[in-house]
Amino acid sequence: MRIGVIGAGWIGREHIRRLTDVIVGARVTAVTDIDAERAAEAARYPGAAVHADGASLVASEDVDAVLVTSWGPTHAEHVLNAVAAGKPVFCEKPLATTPEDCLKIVEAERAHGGRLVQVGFMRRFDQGYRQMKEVIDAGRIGTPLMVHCAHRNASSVEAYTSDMAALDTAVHEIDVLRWLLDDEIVSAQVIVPRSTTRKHAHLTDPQFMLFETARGVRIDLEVFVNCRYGYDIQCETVGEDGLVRLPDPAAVGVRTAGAHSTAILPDWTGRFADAFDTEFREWVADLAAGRAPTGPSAWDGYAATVISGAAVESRASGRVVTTDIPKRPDFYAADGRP
Ligand SMILES: NC(=O)C1=CN([C@@H]2O[C@H](COP(=O)(O)OP(=O)(O)OC[C@H]3O[C@@H](n4cnc5c(N)ncnc54)[C@H](O)[C@@H]3O)[C@@H](O)[C@H]2O)C=CC1
Ligand SMILES: O=C1[C@@H](O)[C@H](O)[C@@H](O)[C@H](O)[C@H]1O
Repeated sequence: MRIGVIGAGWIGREHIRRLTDVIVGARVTAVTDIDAERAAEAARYPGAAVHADGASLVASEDVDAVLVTSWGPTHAEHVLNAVAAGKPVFCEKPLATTPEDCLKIVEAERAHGGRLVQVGFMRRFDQGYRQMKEVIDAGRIGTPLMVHCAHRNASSVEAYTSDMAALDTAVHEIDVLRWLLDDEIVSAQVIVPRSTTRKHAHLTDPQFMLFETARGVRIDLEVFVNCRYGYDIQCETVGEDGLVRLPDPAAVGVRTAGAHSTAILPDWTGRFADAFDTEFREWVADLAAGRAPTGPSAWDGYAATVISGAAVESRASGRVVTTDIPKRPDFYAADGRP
């Protein structure tokens, strides 16, 4: 598969490396970025052509599929161009920054007549989350009742805003829990506890987020992006007959100087490195086999944007905000999920 990459920033370059060095059956043939120097630099290693903009890259005969890793507000335009050209497109989260733009993509894809879009929610490809899903789906903990989660980053940059706690950070739990529980999130509420002093002055951190699903499962999520000690993702689903917990990443235990310790990873790149690899391996395998993508769909991208937006609205208003997401169209259900 010849892949064209739009956006050669942090994650764009990381995915170019992955598609070039790790994934069998794919190569990067085209790159573009609004920063031309950056595009040229990123294109050098895979020996890809540099394009002036996303439209010319999508139209290129040397591009079988498109990867969108530009800034969130630009995603919709590039994804819509790819769908109009009938080319498969993998879009990093978010699919689009407004529900309206997400629905435009959903409508364009339905008009095309088959799935083309996959959204970069990589946690569905993490072995720990996949094992949790197997346990839940097999009924081993009985009917799920509650989920307790924490999403902690060691620190956040100055450009990170309070809204990003929902839009950039909690959005991963929002997606993975809809998939894990096979249930829709119907409301969001944000409660703000005492603030840490270890943050930029403009930021509300930490935040408690409470979600309710259509079947009545309650989810509590602590988002704390300046926790200092490392990158820490926790998830525990409690059912009628037991519970299942996300494992911590494997790490050696060290016993010395009267203490036993295991290291905690510093950020999400290492924590989800294998998940990113699996995500792209399966995406490329689907494309190479001529199958529609089986990873997170445009509908999942739409739902995640609505739900994370509801959390932003709740923090501003102090109210519980309902999501009013319609029933998932059969078009998406028929394609299945990983
Ligand atoms: N799945 C995950 O865990 C993660 C996903 N992301 C997502 O990936 C996307 C990119 O994030 P980063 O790489 O961290 O940002 P970044 O700022 O490092 O890179 C974005 C790049 O896109 C370029 N760009 C912006 N608009 C463009 C356009 N219209 N056409 C071509 N290039 C354009 C910028 O010049 C920049 O080089 C974001 O949507 C972010 O939410 C980022 C980090 C982790
Ligand atoms: O996607 C990500 C970032 O954009 C976000 O800012 C971080 O909080 C998340 O942990 C990371 O997975």
